[in-house]
Amino acid sequence: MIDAPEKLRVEGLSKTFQTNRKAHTVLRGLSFGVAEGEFVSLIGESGCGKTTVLRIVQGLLGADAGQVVVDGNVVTGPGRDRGLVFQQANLLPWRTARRNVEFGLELQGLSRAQRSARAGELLDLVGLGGFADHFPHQMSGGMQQRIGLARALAIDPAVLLMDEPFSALDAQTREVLQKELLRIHAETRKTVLFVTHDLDEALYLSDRVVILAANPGRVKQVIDVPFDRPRGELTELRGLPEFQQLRSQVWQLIRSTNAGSDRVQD
Ligand SMILES: Nc1ncnc2c1ncn2[C@@H]1O[C@H](COP(=O)(O)OP(=O)(O)OP(=O)(O)O)[C@@H](O)[C@H]1O
Repeated sequence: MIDAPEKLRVEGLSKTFQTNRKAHTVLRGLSFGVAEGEFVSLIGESGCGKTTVLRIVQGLLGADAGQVVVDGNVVTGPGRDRGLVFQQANLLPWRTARRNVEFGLELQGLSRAQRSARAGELLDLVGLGGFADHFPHQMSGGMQQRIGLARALAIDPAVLLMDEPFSALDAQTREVLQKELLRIHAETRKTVLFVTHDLDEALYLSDRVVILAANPGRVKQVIDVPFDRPRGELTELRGLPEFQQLRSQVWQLIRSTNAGSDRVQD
């Protein structure tokens, strides 16, 4: 765990959905914290409630019990202190890369020149400085995800929320973007809450991994990832006996939690 003050606190979250007159308790008493600058991943089988947690943290969904606290403030709705990156970048197709990144800045009272300069810095940060005037249809899926990340960072959020941001990409692009995210995290020192099905991805990127148990979703165990930063290639890390040992430990935990699941990638 990083030795820094807590930036995000998820405390005692419970959530039950009513469907067809049946109650489905998805989360029960789920708690964890993320320290300032820390990268924490949530991992667990499909349906254990990872996205539900993220939507509650985002402020788009209310919890039945519990609360989310960001920088000491209880979350009561969506806010600029939380930036979001989803599986699909969902860029505005009629806007260039620069204008997509500027989108979040338009309500902040910045001048056009200030917005443009800030978007330019962020496009440089995500490695797309030369593509500012390209439209989404002129860019690959990986490039679009980079723009999505730049757009989320543009508002300088206290916490960056990422819901399986690389899962729709091919394996090679995914590895490139994972490495890029490590670099961007090192440069920005953002606090990140990241949802993934991919165990290697979680261990490669994170300082800690929160393993969720399903039905109802709750914290099974929190694992510290002991590898020094900056981290090299994932393939190098995979070769280390310590990595293999940790991976197998986490895998056993997930399996014991979710017998029968096939959604967490081994
Ligand atoms: N609005 C809703 N109404 C009813 N049920 C819902 C709603 N949203 C989510 N659920 C149910 O809550 C459970 C948890 O869903 P959630 O998407 O949070 O899981 P997840 O762990 O993110 O899954 P995945 O890994 O497949 O994305 C699922 O059984 C889902 O069907």
